[in-house]
Amino acid sequence: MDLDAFVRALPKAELHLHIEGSLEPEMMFELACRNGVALPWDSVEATRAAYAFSDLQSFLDLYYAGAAALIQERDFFDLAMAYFERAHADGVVHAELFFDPQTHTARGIAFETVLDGLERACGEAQARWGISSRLILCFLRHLSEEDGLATLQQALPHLARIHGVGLDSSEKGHPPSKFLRLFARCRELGLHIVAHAGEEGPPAYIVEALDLLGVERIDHGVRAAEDAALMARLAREQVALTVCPLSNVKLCVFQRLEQHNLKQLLDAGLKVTINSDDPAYFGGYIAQNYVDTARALGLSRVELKRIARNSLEASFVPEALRQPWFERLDALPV
Ligand SMILES: Nc1ncnc2[nH]cnc12
Ligand SMILES: [Zn+2]
Repeated sequence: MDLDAFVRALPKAELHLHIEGSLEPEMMFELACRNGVALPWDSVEATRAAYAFSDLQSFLDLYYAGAAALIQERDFFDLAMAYFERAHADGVVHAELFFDPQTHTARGIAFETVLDGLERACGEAQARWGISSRLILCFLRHLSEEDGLATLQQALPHLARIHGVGLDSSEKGHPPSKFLRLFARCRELGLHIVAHAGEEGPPAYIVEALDLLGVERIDHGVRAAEDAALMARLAREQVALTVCPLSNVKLCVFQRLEQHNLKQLLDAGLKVTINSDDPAYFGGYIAQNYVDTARALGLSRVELKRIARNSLEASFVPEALRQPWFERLDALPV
């Protein structure tokens, strides 16, 4: 079995995927056309050509511009179905999707329009491909804590459909400590908690996410490598890191994939997973992330299996429901 087939055969969970970041330019234009929305680019090719980023902010500016094409419930449904179809082809058995309601409510789209479309797709993906999924509401950290609290208020009637909360957008200058009260409230509500930390921000933001927000996983976390005590803690406590290698190269966190520290994190005993982040913008869905990283860093099939196992263990799915996935994983010869 070649590497690509092996990676696709691994039952895996995707734990770091912004659904708005799976909006391919073709669909962006289709939706913009059917909704009468003007885009800053005049063709699919010009849009792809604009995807040359120098850092996180240069990406976010385009990502928010592209999201303006999403208006109707069926747009969110179509977006998520296109993602699930690709995820299924990549061997994803379970996906925890981030969505950014503030990006849409700020444009006058109802919170329910976003949630209804995504949730309908989750049900359809389960029926069509047997993929299980969860929705994680992400707060935009460049906005105020008050704005986040107002968004949580809108989410309250729908908490049966929202599994957890996260923190994303511009990291530098917006530490987890800015959202102390918001996440305390989310914990009281029994929501699962994650946060982006240590993507561009310093290791201290990872410590804050753990100690002040009470996160169960760290999204990215690659800058933990700069702090030996934090590395030892992450290994000891087996806090999962949802690492996104192709994203990190596109956003210049690492200049080349060969320089990525994923293997260093893995060798230090951290619970590393591989994910795609914003695949439409970064040039690869989850299987591509596994394959390219394995080639660049010389990961063995045993290590790839470990990473897939980590993703299943770190998911927010009850233990009993994961059992069939572990059995399939164990049965896969290396
Ligand atoms: N990689 C990333 N970091 C922070 N916020 C994001 N929103 C979408 N992708 C993101
Ligand atoms: Zn992300």
